[in-house]
Amino acid sequence: QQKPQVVILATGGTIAGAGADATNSATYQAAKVPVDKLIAGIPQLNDIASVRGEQVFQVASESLRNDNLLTLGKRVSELAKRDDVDGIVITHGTDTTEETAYFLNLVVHTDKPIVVVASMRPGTAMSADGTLNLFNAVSVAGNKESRSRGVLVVMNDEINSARDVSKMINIRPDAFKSPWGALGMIVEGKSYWFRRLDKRHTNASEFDIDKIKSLPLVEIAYAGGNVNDTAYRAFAQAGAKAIIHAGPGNGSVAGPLVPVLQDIHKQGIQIIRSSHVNAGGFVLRNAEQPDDKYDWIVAHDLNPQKARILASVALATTNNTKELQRIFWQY
Ligand SMILES: NC(=O)C[C@H](N)C(=O)O
Repeated sequence: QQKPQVVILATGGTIAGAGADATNSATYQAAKVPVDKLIAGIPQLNDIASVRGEQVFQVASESLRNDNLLTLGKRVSELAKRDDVDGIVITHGTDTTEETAYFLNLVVHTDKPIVVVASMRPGTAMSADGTLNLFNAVSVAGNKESRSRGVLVVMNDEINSARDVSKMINIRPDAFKSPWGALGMIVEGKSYWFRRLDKRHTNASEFDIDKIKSLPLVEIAYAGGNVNDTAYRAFAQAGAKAIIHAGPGNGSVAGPLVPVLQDIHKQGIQIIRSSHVNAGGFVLRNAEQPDDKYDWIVAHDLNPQKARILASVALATTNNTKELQRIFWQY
């Protein structure tokens, strides 16, 4: 039986990081180790797949830009169309894994497994998590059972949906959680599946990376107590096409901010109410604020950073508020 052919696209992050000493689990430089060295470090990959690597970027993921997303998405799409590719793994920094993975989930049309993988500790550290995470990611990507489940994030033995998963803590290897639970587990190279994503993705998506030329500017304004209008006005001034209001609770908007957001929306800028609550926000339409009356959008259960990704992708095709709200319910 032929081994599955898996391409590893490397983008940097801690999984390619190196520290001065084995005790440096949190102090190190990200994006140092090239993909060929990562692959050579895990000879067991050859037992489960025929693997080849490509260095797409070498950056810490907090520095990734929209242009990087487009470059990566287009490369993933090209590879997914090839007969000699069964699955794709993307090594990534954890800081924006949830954004890149969700972006790919929205725009790449394929049923082949696309798996994003990262690590919390550099490869030089004691109890480094990158090698096992990468071995697991290749196992999942080479497995036919992983098809048609949308883009996956494999970390710490869990298989999560790119749509739901988020970095919940920044110091432990169990950093990634989905508010609605993992899709499955991966143990010693074997996958155990529990559920499927019910939202639209990949082949069922109306968005197509092959047709997207650029992503419009979408900004996130964080609202805690004592919030004022400075950031909102500055984003509007800078040409944002939408502002994600990262509000407390139900994406709540402080009283003095309501006329400011109304005014900004009158300038043609979409207002999208999201929530910054930690364990998964869930913003209800017309609760706390009359969204129908103000023509605002709610981000459903998407956190502000994921809402930015969906808004950018959606605004590349429509600026109709009702259409945008439909998109936020469906994806
Ligand atoms: N654990 C990590 O990968 C963090 C790193 N700052 C990154 O996102 O690239």
